[in-house]
Amino acid sequence: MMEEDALLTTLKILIIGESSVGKSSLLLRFTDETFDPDLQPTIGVDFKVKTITIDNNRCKLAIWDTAGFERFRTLTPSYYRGAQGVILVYDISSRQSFERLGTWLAELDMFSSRANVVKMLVGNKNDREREREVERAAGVAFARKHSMLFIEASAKTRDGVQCAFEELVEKIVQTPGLWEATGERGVVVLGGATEPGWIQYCGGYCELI
Ligand SMILES: Nc1nc2c(ncn2[C@@H]2O[C@H](COP(=O)(O)OP(=O)(O)OP(=O)(O)O)[C@@H](O)[C@H]2O)c(=O)[nH]1
Repeated sequence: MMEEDALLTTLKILIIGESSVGKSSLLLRFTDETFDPDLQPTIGVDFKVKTITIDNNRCKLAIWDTAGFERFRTLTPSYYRGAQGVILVYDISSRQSFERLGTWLAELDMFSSRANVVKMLVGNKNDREREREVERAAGVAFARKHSMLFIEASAKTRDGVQCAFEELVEKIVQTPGLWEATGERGVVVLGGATEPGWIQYCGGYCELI
């Protein structure tokens, strides 16, 4: 195995939020560089794996895309178990999806097995500027209140999508005790990942609130 192929660890990341805010679309955009305007609701859970390189360290991401519809959510506690990162999504053109964020955070608190899970708030569909119902400032304020990273994004135009995942992973690998705790064999020592300034990683789109 070549040195740059050494895997740092496998991280479990969850995507949660109301139905039709674009969770599956963000995942598809990130893993397959595609967008489907007629995507069907997720039933239960979808799962994709993608390997990315952060600070010269390769991380394998196991990304779980959960159903937003209550009736399709059957295995909730097991989705959350062991997750190091969570992407909480709302739709900037749906006030209702924003107002439900508290409920999703409460569920996360209830089922998450880690106290220091890294959270990213994503205001998706920012291509729908004319239909906007949630101001960016409201998203920032919510994220700040709940110690989350924040970004607006669009699975349709790909704006912010790569950045959302990369910043989340960057933050996870910089959080002591979070990823090492997976106890995987062959864990490689991080090189330079603890340096400050990771917020700038994607050209400053993401904000650490
Ligand atoms: N304009 C626009 N539409 C989007 C965007 N992201 C997703 N959509 C559309 O919104 C609809 C719902 O997207 P999904 O990705 O299925 O939403 P979801 O959150 O996974 O929904 P559930 O599986 O029911 O929880 C689909 O028609 C998508 O094509 C976006 O960034 N912009």
